[in-house]
Amino acid sequence: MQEKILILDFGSQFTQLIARRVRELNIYCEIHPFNKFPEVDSSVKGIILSGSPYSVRQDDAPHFDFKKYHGTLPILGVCYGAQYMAHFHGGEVLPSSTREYGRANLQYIEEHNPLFKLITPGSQVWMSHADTISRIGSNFEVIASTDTVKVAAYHVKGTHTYGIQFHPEVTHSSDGKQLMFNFLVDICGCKQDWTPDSFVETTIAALKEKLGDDKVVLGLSGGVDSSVAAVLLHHAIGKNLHCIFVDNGLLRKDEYQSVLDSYQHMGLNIKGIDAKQRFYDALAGLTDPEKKRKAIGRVFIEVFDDAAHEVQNVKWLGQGTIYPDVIESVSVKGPSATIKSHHNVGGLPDFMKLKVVEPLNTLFKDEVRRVGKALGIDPNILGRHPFPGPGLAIRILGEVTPEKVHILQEADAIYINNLRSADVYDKVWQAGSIFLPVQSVGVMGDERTYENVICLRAVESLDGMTADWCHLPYDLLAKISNEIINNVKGINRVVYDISSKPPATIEWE
Ligand SMILES: Nc1ncnc2c1ncn2[C@@H]1O[C@H](COP(=O)(O)OP(=O)(O)OP(=O)(O)O)[C@@H](O)[C@H]1O
Ligand SMILES: O=c1[nH]c(=O)c2[nH+]cn([C@@H]3O[C@H](COP(=O)(O)O)[C@@H](O)[C@H]3O)c2[nH]1
Ligand SMILES: NC(=O)CC[C@H](N)C(=O)O
Ligand SMILES: [Mg+2]
Repeated sequence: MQEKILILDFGSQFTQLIARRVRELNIYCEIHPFNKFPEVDSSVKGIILSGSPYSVRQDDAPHFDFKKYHGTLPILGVCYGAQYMAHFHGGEVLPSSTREYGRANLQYIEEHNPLFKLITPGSQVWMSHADTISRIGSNFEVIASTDTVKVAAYHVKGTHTYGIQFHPEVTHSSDGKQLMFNFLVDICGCKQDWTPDSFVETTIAALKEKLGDDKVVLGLSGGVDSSVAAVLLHHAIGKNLHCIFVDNGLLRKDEYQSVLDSYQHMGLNIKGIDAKQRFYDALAGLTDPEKKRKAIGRVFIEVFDDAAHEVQNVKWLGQGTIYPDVIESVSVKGPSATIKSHHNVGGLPDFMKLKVVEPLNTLFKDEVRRVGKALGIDPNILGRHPFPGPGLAIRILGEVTPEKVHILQEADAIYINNLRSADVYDKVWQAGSIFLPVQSVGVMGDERTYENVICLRAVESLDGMTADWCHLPYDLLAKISNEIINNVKGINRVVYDISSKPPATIEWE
């Protein structure tokens, strides 16, 4: 059985970071909302309680029955998690006189405590709290303090329960990784055997067991997630995997053929479906971004359904869903307002009688890439920037027409090729061009022009949840702008998007 750490999410902005830190130590972990905590079996080696935007003193503060595990399993409470155990276990949490946000130093450390092995006084930590633990229960001992926070860390005597006021998961806590190691390896006894190779091995075995001789249809997009999912499934069920790559008429220039070719080289059983006209017909006249997304989602399903009927007796639909998609849909904040309807989320309509298999739904994007590497997948596929299923349709503001798609494809190809030849492509997390529905006046060869604008976007990000715009070199931007304006008919102006996410999103629609 795969040993694991459970992370109980009280809604902190840093919960995903805790998971990443655990996994970086080759230890498998899962995040669960505090109100949907699963049964704990012998595979669970320890529990981490996250921080929270709530105060333990609020009436609607999130609760968790920690006495059930206290004393039997190692527990580490972070910030709210630490405050929670202190407050409801004989201590008290009060609002602190000043909010503490940012760097601090642990002036006192109980050096013999295993949680602080190899960590010495002066160690920098990251604080983010408005409440403070003012009193601890009689069986608690303080094991670290800063100048202003006496209870920066505590231990409950005779148990493996710990609380820390600071955030070891944030890289500004300079010994955060060591502290996580101390807790996970020394205190919980985790073996650190969760590696890409072990993931590949256990996942293929599990898929074989689950799918037997059943047939699976998988939508392949040329993207990282579906490619890795396809190769895993291919190892597990071979010819019973039927891949479908849909040309929705919204792909990048020449992408359809080049992606098909590269998959055929990999030995995958793949069928390309030209559904361009179906997508264009469904998009005709639509200008509202959500209506466009919904129309695309609908046609995708129709095309998949037709394809599934062609391959007879299909039982499963394979999907490249990854962990952030799953976490977002079960977030403790409840169903958050729909910002964008992703084309592949939301379940299948009733008429598709298929079960869903998602081999990557426990992995983050960078882990998917590492698994892909362990599977020997072409680095060109693994290094590709994310590209949304609705494709260029959400990068053409307003109505989509084949003419606009063509213009955008040409401009985008110039942009991306230049990023590659300048060795910038791999440093950027995602880049793309946007066709703006505005015309502006220009002058070319002494003649007045009145044409459209292309906007270039490039962002740095870890997981797409937040992003910063990239500071691309001016001379590179100048070269791209010139090439686009000189070569793409219909464009006389190029601009660069300097907005971060939030408040802007990566895609414009
Ligand atoms: N043109 C397409 N043909 C077939 N399936 C597609 C197509 N576009 C998207 N999909 C399906 O939708 C899923 C979600 O798309 P998404 O863009 O999130 O993932 P991806 O394309 O695999 O990876 P990446 O995030 O790197 O682009 C894909 O895994 C794939 O199953
Ligand atoms: O498969 C997808 N289907 C979609 O409908 C979709 N919408 C956005 N994206 C991608 O998600 C990331 C975050 O995008 P936003 O900042 O625009 O929300 C970025 O990487 C976007 O490209 C999508 N991917
Ligand atoms: N980061 C946190 O978990 C904060 C906990 C609590 N809301 C506080 O302000 O102290
Ligand atoms: Mg994609």
